[in-house]
Amino acid sequence: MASNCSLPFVYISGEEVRRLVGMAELIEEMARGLRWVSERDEGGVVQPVRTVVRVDKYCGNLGLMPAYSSKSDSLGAKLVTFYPHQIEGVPSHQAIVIVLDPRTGTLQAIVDGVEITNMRTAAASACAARALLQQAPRVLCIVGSGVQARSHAEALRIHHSFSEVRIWGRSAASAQRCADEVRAKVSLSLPDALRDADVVVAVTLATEPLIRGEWLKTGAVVISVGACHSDWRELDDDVMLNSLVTVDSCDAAMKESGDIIQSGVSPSNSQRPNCVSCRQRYLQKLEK
Ligand SMILES: NC(=O)C1=CN([C@@H]2O[C@H](COP(=O)(O)OP(=O)(O)OC[C@H]3O[C@@H](n4cnc5c(N)ncnc54)[C@H](O)[C@@H]3O)[C@@H](O)[C@H]2O)C=CC1
Ligand SMILES: O=C([O-])C1=[NH+]CCC1
Repeated sequence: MASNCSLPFVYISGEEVRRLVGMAELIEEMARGLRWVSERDEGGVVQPVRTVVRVDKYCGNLGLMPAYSSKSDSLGAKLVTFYPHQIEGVPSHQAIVIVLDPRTGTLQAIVDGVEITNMRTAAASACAARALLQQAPRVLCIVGSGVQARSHAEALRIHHSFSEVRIWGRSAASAQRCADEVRAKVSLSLPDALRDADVVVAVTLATEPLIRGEWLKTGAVVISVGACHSDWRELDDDVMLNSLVTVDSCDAAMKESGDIIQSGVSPSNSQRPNCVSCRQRYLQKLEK
């Protein structure tokens, strides 16, 4: 662990995070954490919907994400910035995590949050895929070719053996680089990339719908990771209105998910089962 002896807390770098945490074990930790969150009061997690400070002058966002878990007795917060129009060479998402002693509130560690964000997001998606897939998937399609595309290619392969992994990116060169890194195939057209895919991961910074319902296989599991801002979209209304929509937090989804807010799908007006009605099934599957 990288620590500075003159400081009363440790600093843990991204490299150290990567060395200390494996994706397979993180997926199990995420499943445990998601179960606690879904159990509400019984789960003992206090996690308000994050506050997002808009930095409109620079088209940026700062998210403040505090949480306490009584079951793991852990207290901390993540600070994350997301700047969709980032300048070349600067990551679009940057973060730090602070870990506090829950008994006293004393700072124990500052952890680089970039690697945690990359890994945790993909681990949560892997839990969702495991819980929601009805049968063994064959084709994975990743829409986007950035940091999350890479971590999702790793995480989703932990529990599923895909015979084909496809990457689509709006820049063919970036999609090719990503595909080479994660041993996948590039698709130059999005409809071709989506054709017959059993699992679709949407990990772009798009602000308009990219993925159309008519391009999806019936029964596909679509994991919506981008569009985490009320103004952003990745999925069209056809996808949203003809799907069973499952979310980790209704409150957060109703505040932050552009696809849910703008399509009008909500826990109160959805014609389809939503997170409340599938919660039990989801919890049971997370137990697996
Ligand atoms: N739900 C969550 O907990 C998290 C969500 N995210 C979101 O996931 C998405 C991907 O994040 P990263 O991979 O870290 O970002 P990144 O900056 O590494 O990659 C973004 C990708 O989106 C593509 N892109 C940008 N605009 C596009 C457009 N209009 N159409 C198609 N593709 C476009 C870029 O070419 C790039 O391939 C972002 O929306 C991010 O905010 C990221 C971390 C956590
Ligand atoms: O949870 C997270 O780290 C993020 N959500 C949206 C962008 C980054």
